[in-house]
Amino acid sequence: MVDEKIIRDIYELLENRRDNPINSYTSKIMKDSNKKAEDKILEKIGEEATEVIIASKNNENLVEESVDLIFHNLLLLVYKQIPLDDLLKEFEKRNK
Ligand SMILES: N=c1c2ncn([C@@H]3O[C@H](COP(=O)(O)OP(=O)(O)OP(=O)(O)O)[C@@H](O)[C@H]3O)c2ncn1[C@@H]1O[C@H](COP(=O)(O)O)[C@@H](O)[C@H]1O
Repeated sequence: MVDEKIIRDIYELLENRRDNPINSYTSKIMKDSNKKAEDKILEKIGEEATEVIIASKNNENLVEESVDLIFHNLLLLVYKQIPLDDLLKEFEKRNK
């Protein structure tokens, strides 16, 4: 059973990639301090959302494409310096 701590581990890794850039995909996409970086991430979210729709209609790769979409949304939150706990608290608030 995989523990959901993986999400926090990835989030913290992405925060490290943002603050201590290396030669990697996520550091590169976040490195531009201007709007360009945000637009690039948003473009990927749009692409990945489309890939989720196609995967669902085709009944294939839905898990992989969902991870790509969720990953890029987490990358956006990290880039916008939104703490993971803000996301988790919002889920908790809605969990009636
Ligand atoms: N979970 C991911 C993850 N998911 C997807 N991606 C990258 O996101 C990019 C775009 O994903 P796509 O599926 O769109 O890949 P693509 O090449 O465009 O191909 P298509 O699927 O669009 O045809 C690819 O380069 C993937 O490698 C990810 N890159 C990183 N992570 C995590 O983030 C950590 C830090 O990543 P790096 O800083 O790049 O080492 C890694 O250790 C992982 O835990």
